[in-house]
Amino acid sequence: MLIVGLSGGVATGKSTVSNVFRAHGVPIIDADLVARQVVVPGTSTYQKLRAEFGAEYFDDEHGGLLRREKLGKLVFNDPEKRKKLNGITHPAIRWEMLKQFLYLLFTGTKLAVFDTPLLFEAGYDRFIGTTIVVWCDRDKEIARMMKRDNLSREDAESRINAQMDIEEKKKRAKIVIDNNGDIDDLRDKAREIIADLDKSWKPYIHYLILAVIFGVLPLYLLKKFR
Ligand SMILES: Nc1ncnc2c1ncn2[C@@H]1O[C@H](COP(=O)(O)OP(=O)(O)OP(=O)(O)O)[C@@H](O)[C@H]1O
Repeated sequence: MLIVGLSGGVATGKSTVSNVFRAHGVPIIDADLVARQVVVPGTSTYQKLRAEFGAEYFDDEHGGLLRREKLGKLVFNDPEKRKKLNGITHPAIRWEMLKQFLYLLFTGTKLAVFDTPLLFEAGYDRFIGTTIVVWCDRDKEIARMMKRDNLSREDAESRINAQMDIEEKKKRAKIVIDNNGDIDDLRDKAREIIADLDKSWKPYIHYLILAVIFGVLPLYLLKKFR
């Protein structure tokens, strides 16, 4: 299976690109979505968060849902609390993503997208076949974020500053998408990339390696040691 890691800056167009992949039938492992799923009421991660941070971070009038913004504000300004939050949520997120990856692997999926803003920060890019970074000029990034999330310029800038420098991400990526044009332009670029990836031989090479590991090698060892 060819896994494509998709990343970029905040509001630079990652979701727009991953939606084009989805529309082409490519499965998406969405780290943001997984991060939301692992903290729904009833999960063990939810219980741990509640025990650690207290009831004030949960909306008990609406099913006990985690108050993400409130907790986000707390950990943004407190590295110790952020460490605690990551220590609780990250293992659950990694485990869920691994389950989704194994499911796709064993159901014979040829191409899948791993959509995560922290592709490079978390070092996932080292294990991934191809990486895509979507970027746009800082002014556009700020304007799109302010419009979509109803943020002040200051808040938008501090969100960008909290992430790895986009120039560093562009350097590390195999494919770089310039999203300074209009949104249809972006979708066209994504479609061109999908067409190129569809021609890739990498998934077949991976399957060949897996066939050798799980098929031919055990047979060889059985014959040798019997
Ligand atoms: N080329 C473009 N022209 C105008 N608006 C755009 C363009 N590309 C994306 N947008 C808009 O900018 C916003 C952010 O885009 P999108 O959600 O795809 O980014 P993202 O990188 O996934 O964001 P996040 O970092 O929050 O996950 C959306 O409202 C989207 O419609």
